[in-house]
Amino acid sequence: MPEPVLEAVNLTRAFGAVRAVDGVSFTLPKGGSLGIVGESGSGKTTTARIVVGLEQADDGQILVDGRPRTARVRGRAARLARAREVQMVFQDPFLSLDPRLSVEAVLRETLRLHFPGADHAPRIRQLLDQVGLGTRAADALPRRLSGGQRQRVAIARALAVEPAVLVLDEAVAALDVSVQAQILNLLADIREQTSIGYLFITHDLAVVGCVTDDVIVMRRGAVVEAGATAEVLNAPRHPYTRLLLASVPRPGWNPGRIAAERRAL
Ligand SMILES: Nc1ncnc2c1ncn2[C@@H]1O[C@H](COP(=O)(O)OP(=O)(O)OP(=O)(O)O)[C@@H](O)[C@H]1O
Repeated sequence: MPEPVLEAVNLTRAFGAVRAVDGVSFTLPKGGSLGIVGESGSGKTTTARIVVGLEQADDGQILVDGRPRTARVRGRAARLARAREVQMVFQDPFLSLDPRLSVEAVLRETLRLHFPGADHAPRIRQLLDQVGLGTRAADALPRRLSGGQRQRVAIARALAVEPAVLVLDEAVAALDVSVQAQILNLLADIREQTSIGYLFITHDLAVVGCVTDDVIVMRRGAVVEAGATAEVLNAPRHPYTRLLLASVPRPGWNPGRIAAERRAL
């Protein structure tokens, strides 16, 4: 078993009377992919936001490479170093892309911030290549791009800082199924090429079946089941997981087959 790159220990977060995250723990091994599934309101996004640092936990700890990820950091260098630990890709990259910057400019800005003084042109080409964007897309503004292309830009921007962990929050939820398959395949390829770890937040069990090794199932802020993805999907132990699986609107649900079909698209 590889060393853990990310550990969440007993995270809790309440909003008034709502216990959004209630004692959540998990471990992501280096280069691994962990899914967090659950219905809307189960606490997935709050957990992800705590990991990234967009939200503070009331209690509990996040460790990256065994070091506690402090809730607040002071100073530019510390902030940048912290950003290099964990990057996030959101459902709608349009909201997080500057409408005035071309794809190439977005990447150049990010690289300049994190690696000042270097010649960024080769790395920009490499990143564009890695996410399958051509030179025409590189010169385009976000509004000229398709949803799938924008998500590729968001992934390239996140990869530019060479994070240890990429948190993907419903990152393919807004895309058509065929484009979803392309992005999921791309993410699988990137994980094979690098030692990046994924934390994959999704309500879609088919997505979990495709791109994660392990999964935790959340309900009302708590983890109700955890294990290897194939085991959890094929032989769920908790009634809530069974319910989630039963509500997957696909006849003959079979994650292995669906993964193969997505690859074949
Ligand atoms: N900023 C906030 N203020 C108040 N309540 C919040 C806030 N953020 C989340 N909550 C509540 O915490 C609970 C968990 O929400 P969260 O968004 O983490 O769930 P989720 O599983 O990601 O759902 P979704 O997929 O709909 O985003 C919900 O009851 C939600 O209403």
